[in-house]
Amino acid sequence: MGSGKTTVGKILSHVLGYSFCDSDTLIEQEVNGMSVAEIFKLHGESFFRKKETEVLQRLSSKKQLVVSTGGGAVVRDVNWDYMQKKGIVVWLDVPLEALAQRIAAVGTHSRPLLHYEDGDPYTKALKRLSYLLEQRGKNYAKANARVSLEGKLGYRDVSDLTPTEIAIEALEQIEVYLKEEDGMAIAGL
Ligand SMILES: Nc1ncnc2c1ncn2[C@@H]1O[C@H](COP(=O)(O)OP(=O)(O)O)[C@@H](O)[C@H]1O
Ligand SMILES: O=C(O)C1=C[C@@H](OP(=O)(O)O)[C@@H](O)[C@H](O)C1
Ligand SMILES: [Mg+2]
Repeated sequence: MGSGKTTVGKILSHVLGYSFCDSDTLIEQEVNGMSVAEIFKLHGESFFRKKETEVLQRLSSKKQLVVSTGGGAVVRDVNWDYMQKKGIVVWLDVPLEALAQRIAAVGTHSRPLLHYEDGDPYTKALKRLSYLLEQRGKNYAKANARVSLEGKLGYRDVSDLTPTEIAIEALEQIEVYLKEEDGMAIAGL
């Protein structure tokens, strides 16, 4: 949450000339225009996760599409089948401090898993994000490409890159992945 999936995904779709969709927005449309926060409150997280899987399944056969998922889409194994059926999954691996700063700046109301009624939003978000990363880290690592401090732009903190710079780096990392795939196919692996 806060890594820039929604923002960067839109830019990436423009650069590629692809369509764009955000799985959270599709879920909201499906559930009578309720917000993600309202869906969590009224129906619970497991209902939301079911809807998320349905949406990803529906999108999995489409081509020339950039999908920004929610940050929790990595948790269910079946989602990986859908995301990787035709797709390349990119992990925007942004340091937790930057995520918490962004979330605190926009407010936590739209992100129920980070929302607390009291306390300092930055500190609370940082703690919760760090817990989620512990839980989900292995799943994020299954991505085909990763934009991170370890990437080509490692000399600059990834949290200082603009969304457009992140989109460009994502494209470069996708290219690296595709070349590796090609190499493996040629080597018969
Ligand atoms: N590279 C970036 N640098 C600074 N702010 C960013 C960057 N990418 C996204 N943001 C801001 O962070 C917030 C969360 O971005 P968003 O795209 O909604 O993330 P996600 O979909 O991963 O939760 C938004 O306010 C957005 O404008
Ligand atoms: O990480 C998560 O579990 C979630 C991330 C959110 O999307 P963003 O990652 O776009 O904020 C949204 O799907 C929901 O609040 C749950
Ligand atoms: Mg988003």
